[in-house]
Amino acid sequence: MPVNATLAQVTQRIIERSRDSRGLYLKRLEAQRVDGAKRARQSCANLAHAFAAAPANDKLLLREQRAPNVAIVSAYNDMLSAHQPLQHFPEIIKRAVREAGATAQFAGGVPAMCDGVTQGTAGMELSLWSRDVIAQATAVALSHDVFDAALMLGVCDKIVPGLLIGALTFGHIPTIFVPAGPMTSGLSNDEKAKVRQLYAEGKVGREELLEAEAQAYHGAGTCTFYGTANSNQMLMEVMGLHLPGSAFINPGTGLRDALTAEAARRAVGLTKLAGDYTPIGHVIDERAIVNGIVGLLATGGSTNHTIHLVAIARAAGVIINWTDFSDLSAVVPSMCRIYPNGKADVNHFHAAGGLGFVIRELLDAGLLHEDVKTVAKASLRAYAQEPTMENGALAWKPAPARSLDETIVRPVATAFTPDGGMKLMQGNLGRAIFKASAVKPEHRVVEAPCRIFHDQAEMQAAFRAGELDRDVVVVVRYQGPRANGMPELHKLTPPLAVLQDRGFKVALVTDGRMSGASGKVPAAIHVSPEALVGGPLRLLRDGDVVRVNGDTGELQALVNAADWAARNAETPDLEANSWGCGRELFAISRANALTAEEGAVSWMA
Ligand SMILES: O=C(O)[C@H](O)[C@@H](O)[C@H](O)[C@H](O)COP(=O)(O)O
Ligand code: SF4
Repeated sequence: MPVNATLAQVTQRIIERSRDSRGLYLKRLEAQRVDGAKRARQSCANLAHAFAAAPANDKLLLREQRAPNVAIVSAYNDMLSAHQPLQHFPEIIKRAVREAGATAQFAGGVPAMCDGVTQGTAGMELSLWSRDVIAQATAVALSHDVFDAALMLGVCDKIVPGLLIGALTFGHIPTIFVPAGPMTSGLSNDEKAKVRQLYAEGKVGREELLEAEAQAYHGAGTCTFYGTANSNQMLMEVMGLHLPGSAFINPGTGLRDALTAEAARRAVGLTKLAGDYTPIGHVIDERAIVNGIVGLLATGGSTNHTIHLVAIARAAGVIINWTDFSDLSAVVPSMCRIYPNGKADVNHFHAAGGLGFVIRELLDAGLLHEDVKTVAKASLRAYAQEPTMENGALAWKPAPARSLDETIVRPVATAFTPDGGMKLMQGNLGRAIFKASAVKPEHRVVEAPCRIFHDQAEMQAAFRAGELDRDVVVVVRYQGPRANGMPELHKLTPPLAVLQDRGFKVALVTDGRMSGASGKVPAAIHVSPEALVGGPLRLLRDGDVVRVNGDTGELQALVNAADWAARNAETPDLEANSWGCGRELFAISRANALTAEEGAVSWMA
């Protein structure tokens, strides 16, 4: 199937724009490749240190340098329900690698933050930077440089982007991502959101709220809404870095463990020593990045990937921007309705046909690049399958020929909407992102006087005091990367949703972020340039009428041009955001951050 004309055009535009940076990246990749085992380049002392504590049979293999050595980089901790199952993965991996005649070493752990635990707290102001810390920690783990392949164990928001960015600086190493899978379904996300709104209105107490939350988030595995963590899983499938269909298999099942073991064996098989050399820097190229954007749009994935995917692409020498997302959104249909874009969760989505169905549909419609490198040692067509156990052994079968629930996932031909529901907003307030797929059509256009806040807690206090019970555009500014680390302002969703349910026209405009789980309320987010660095958002005054038009993409302060041009603004005191909860340690990240549209990258000189 020839690829869609817009897909081809956007891909070619990205290839042209990235010619120099991608050329340099590939040159550096080649400079790091070696024939044979990586260890051959190490001095005896370096090598001896690397296997000093290895078990005897591994030590012999490591010393002889004939068998591949696989790095395990893990984001296990007990704080993220999605990462807790990773605790036992290294044992499964080492056993499988040994059976394949090779060795595996736990190369290093990386930190992982649960955005659900830090949502609305000072910790959330470290969240974005944790992505780059994870990238650096991944590089530290791989810097031992005795590895022929790598397995990345991580799931959640900043962790997969960080692991991938780090792994791409070792682009010569074949790398596979190994997920833990979603927790089983508990209280529905919709029911959970309803209890939150009742709590925001003071109609239920903390006990009822905590009970609802505990029933929603009840066990090990990824939270079941389609937020950034589960958008990461989709990306790892559509960019060819998972074994096909690994994304949404629940932890603690035989199939999950079989997939983990098979990923270990496959990593051995992708090395130069084994003959099928497939370095990650060749898997992640311009077409893989475009496939990632298409997958994000078709499934209604997290707005955070209009930042993280930009940073990931940059790590591979590929330069993308929000116009690429917007142009692709115009031709990629919305095929899924998974919370917050609908009532279903990822378990229901998987049961209805899941990513295998979506990928096959998009391939058949020419909306994905099929001829790409993947860790499946096959084209992207291999990802139109799903894993299963046959007679106790792992096998793959074609994804369902049709959707098993068209309220959750539909074919391209009868998609929910013909476009991907990710709108680029533009106007005299800057450029921003608007996720239309999570907002009912009747709520997508708001024109109202604005009320300005410099802190999300101030907004919640004003709501509780009844000061927002009207048509209002709530502006929360000085929330950009350089101001305070660009936190997610997801705690504002319940009060804004209450106002919307009361019949008011409400919208949010911020240079901060929202959660991938945010929906229902129209929001122009990631406003760039941010207020702190002179972005026009800083010129707004309480009462100015602001137009947020999620259909046309207009983000406009309706202030006459002469008045607007004559305005200036004082920068508020942000000292309170510079310390406490470790924020002192991230001053350099804030000071160095690129814009949201450039991936809010903090590692580049
Ligand atoms: O981008 C995301 O998907 C969010 O960061 C998500 O990981 C976060 O945990 C939300 O806060 C969860 O939603 P609730 O806060 O509604 O539980
Ligand atoms: S999905 Fe979000 S809330 Fe759930 S474990 Fe991951 S980071 Fe935490």
